[in-house]
Amino acid sequence: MTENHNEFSQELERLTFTKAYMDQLIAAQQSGQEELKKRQEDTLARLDFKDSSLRYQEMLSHANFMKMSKEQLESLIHLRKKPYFARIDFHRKEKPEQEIFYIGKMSLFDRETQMPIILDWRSPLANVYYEGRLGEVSYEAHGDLYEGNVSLKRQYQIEEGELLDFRDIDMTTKDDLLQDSLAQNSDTRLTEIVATIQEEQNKVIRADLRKPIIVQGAAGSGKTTIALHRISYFLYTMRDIFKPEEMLILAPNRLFINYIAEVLPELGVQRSRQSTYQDFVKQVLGLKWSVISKHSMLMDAVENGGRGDSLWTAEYKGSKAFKAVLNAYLQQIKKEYKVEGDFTLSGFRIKSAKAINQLFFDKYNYFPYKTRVNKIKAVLQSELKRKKKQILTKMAQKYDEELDKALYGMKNPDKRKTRVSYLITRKEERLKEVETEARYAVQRFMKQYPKHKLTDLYPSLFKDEVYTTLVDEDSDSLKRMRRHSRLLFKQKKWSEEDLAPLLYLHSFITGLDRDDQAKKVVIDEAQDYSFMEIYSLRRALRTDLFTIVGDLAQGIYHYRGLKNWEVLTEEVFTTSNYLTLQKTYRTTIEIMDLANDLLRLMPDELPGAEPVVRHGKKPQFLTVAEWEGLFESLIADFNSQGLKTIAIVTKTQEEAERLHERMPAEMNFVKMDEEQQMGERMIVPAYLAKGLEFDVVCLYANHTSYHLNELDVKLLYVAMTRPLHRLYLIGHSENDFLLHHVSEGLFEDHAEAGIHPKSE
Ligand SMILES: Nc1ncnc2c1ncn2[C@@H]1O[C@H](COP(=O)(O)OP(=O)(O)OP(=O)(O)O)[C@@H](O)[C@H]1O
Repeated sequence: MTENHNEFSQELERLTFTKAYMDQLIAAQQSGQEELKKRQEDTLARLDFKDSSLRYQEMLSHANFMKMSKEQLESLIHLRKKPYFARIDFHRKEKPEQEIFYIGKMSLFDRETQMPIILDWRSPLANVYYEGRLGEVSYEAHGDLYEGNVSLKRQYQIEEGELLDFRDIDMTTKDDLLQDSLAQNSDTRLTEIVATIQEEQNKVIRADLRKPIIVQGAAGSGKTTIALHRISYFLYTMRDIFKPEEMLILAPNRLFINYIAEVLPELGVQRSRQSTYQDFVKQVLGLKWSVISKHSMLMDAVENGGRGDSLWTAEYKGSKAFKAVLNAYLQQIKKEYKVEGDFTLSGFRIKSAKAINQLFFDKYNYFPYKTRVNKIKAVLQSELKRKKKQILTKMAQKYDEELDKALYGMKNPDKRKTRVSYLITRKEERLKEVETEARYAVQRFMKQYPKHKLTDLYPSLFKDEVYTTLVDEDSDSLKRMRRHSRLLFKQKKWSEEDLAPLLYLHSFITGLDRDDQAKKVVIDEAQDYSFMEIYSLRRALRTDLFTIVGDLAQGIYHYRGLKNWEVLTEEVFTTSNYLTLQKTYRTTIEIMDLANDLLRLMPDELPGAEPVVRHGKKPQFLTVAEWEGLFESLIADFNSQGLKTIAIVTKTQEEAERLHERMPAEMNFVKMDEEQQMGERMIVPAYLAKGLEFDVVCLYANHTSYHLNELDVKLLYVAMTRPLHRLYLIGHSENDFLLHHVSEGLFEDHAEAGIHPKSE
């Protein structure tokens, strides 16, 4: 007890010291800010319209400076509330004694001694906290291996700068901090988890940063969270090479971007670029036509089983077979860049056609066609400049020789005079002609290169006379696919499936602007991407630094999405690391048991999830009538238990709309669409709820029900894995949720459970 007491006061002392040190820094930063502000005002006062751009630059750099230190200041103030969350006592082999390190979200060094007051969670040494257990450990830093002994790992509960508690962890104790954190209720946004990152997650975060990584992770295993922590780790480790602006995070929809927005500053990656695949491609290609989203196609599949040829067309356009057609098309296009004639000036050869073609097809092979053409233009210009001088000299020499001949060789004075004057005039004319021709020669020569417009080139591919030259065999499906596509283009529309091939062609023909190049890419919910989408992205961005996370069991866009990860590991990222996350942190054992049981209904064996030990109520089935009677008291009950975020998840968009219309306004349920901000009470179709989480989820099937097919089972699985604490299934019969097919005892029927919420 006394020892504990002693330790607590020691820890208190340490925290007080850390905070006091931070206060000093904050005060210093604040006065620095004042100083900067004053300087900015001074510059502004001295500025007038005649000022040079230098003065503007000065202002700009002040502003940048202010921003930087303002950011630093803000994060310091924020950090002060919880300066660290863990400590390790570590004895490095070559050091005389053990050292104590406190681990937090950012590092802090004593300015005088340069000793760490707080160690950044991303630093090499902090890996020891996440990875090894107590005892002998090693870690790598800057290519060297360090060994040592960890004798203590301690976790702290600090809130608003006050130490509430601390606990030591060893081999036998379970991770209390994790348990506490999981038992908490959900916010409307994703949070950082630096204090409780688990070993398997840590492996993903710290996996070789120079290689692509593909992660299959069960629902709720922390894929999104971990992918974002990996960017944070990446930027920390590679801070001298990469800037946050060069990171691209691709999310499934805008709602999701919103959902992750809050965690980004916490991890120091707020300046990374976040987009959906559709928005990204539309922006970098400057596409004007509207795009029929894959969501609306999915809704069509859910509600009407997919009309006409749209699903097959979508699948085909995302496939390897279509890539082969695009490649053949590119071969045809490339041929148009072959020039026949030499580049000449006034009959003199400047560069042979063969040499020019060699530049295009060989030397500049790595570049997009347009860049190659520009490079050739530059080469021709410089060679012309060089050779023009020689040509002019040679020409002048020739006339001078002729002149000499006339002057000294011709006897007849009249004839000589005529000849000399002719030669002088001719020489002048010819030299002038060469000068004039030289001015336009390159331009004229370059005219023979095709100027392709992507938005014409791509639709042209679907003309029968073009397409049939690119495939070995035409088929009825292909004919229908082309017809379907042509119809769409006529209405000035793209389908989402056209974006990847457009990007692919663009990457060969024009290439991305420098500003659009991302150097590191994170793809979340990757199972919903088609092969072509990922392939073209990699081709266009010309980087291998991809972090790809997904869950095949949640592949609701089954007609177009990835069916396995091998297609990526074998054909797109051959050097990638493949890792799995099996434990699920989001939901309770009871909810996960039911969701996992559903996966048995799938034709393929799909990776299930292994819940970390946390129990809760069994999922409960209610009839629509019972639910309507109980609705308000249920909500009140959730409220009283602190279960704040509630989602009613429907199978279709239409069901969501119908329910929303009937919902009393005072219940404050918002029908979610892509553009909306996350709220606490939402009505949301399953496809849009993907990736999100809520304290309570009520699956609602009044006018729809889930059938025994791949899409429905996956939609149901996605919806069932969204809650943190409670799952309700509301329909007319249990079988609306395929519950007749699941093992016994995995859910409660209203009759067994008693329908009053208080008796839950
Ligand atoms: N180590 C951890 N400590 C605390 N919470 C964690 C940990 N790992 C994951 N979580 C929590 O588990 C939940 C699920 O995480 P996340 O949404 O990142 O999972 P996911 O694999 O992307 O899920 P899904 O595929 O179902 O959308 C989040 O609330 C996250 O904060």
